[in-house]
Amino acid sequence: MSEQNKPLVGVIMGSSSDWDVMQHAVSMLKQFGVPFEAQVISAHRMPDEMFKYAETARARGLRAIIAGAGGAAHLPGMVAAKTIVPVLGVPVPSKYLRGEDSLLSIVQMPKGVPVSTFAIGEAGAANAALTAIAIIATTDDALASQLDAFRAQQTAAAQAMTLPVNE
Ligand SMILES: Nc1c(C(=O)O)ncn1[C@@H]1O[C@H](COP(=O)(O)O)[C@@H](O)[C@H]1O
Repeated sequence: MSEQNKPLVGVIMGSSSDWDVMQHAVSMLKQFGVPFEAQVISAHRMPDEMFKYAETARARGLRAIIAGAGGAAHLPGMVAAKTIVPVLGVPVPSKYLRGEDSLLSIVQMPKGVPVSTFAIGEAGAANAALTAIAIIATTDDALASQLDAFRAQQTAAAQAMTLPVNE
């Protein structure tokens, strides 16, 4: 892999069943042309692989790790325990508790081992990607300009919104 295409963001999730939500992080990274890698890694089901992934993340050049998981969502916290690469946690909606369990499992980290925690579901996944992009943009002016343009587009779309009451 050339230096240019080396992944800068790791997108990991506890199960392939998380993809419906986590694909929104991936499509945002694609939209901005940020090189990424995506794979299933589970702290519960594949702890050795999870440790190896986290331990090698920084040396492999990752600038941020987006970790999505549902239910007893220990993946983001456990990855954060093994790396100083910023971990962005995405609570995936769960079958029985609608993701409130995922959210609380991710957000309530002990002082000293942070996980930046996002909203439950699709918006959280997309915003985690935007934050990863913003982290990289601190040292990449072209990417910062892309982010500015993205925000400007959103502003224009909001300004153009109309309500049926005014029609
Ligand atoms: N929370 C975790 C972890 C982990 O935190 O290590 N590994 C899998 N899972 C979650 O289990 C849910 C159900 O997974 P399955 O659909 O595979 O049974 C998923 O949302 C996954 O993120």
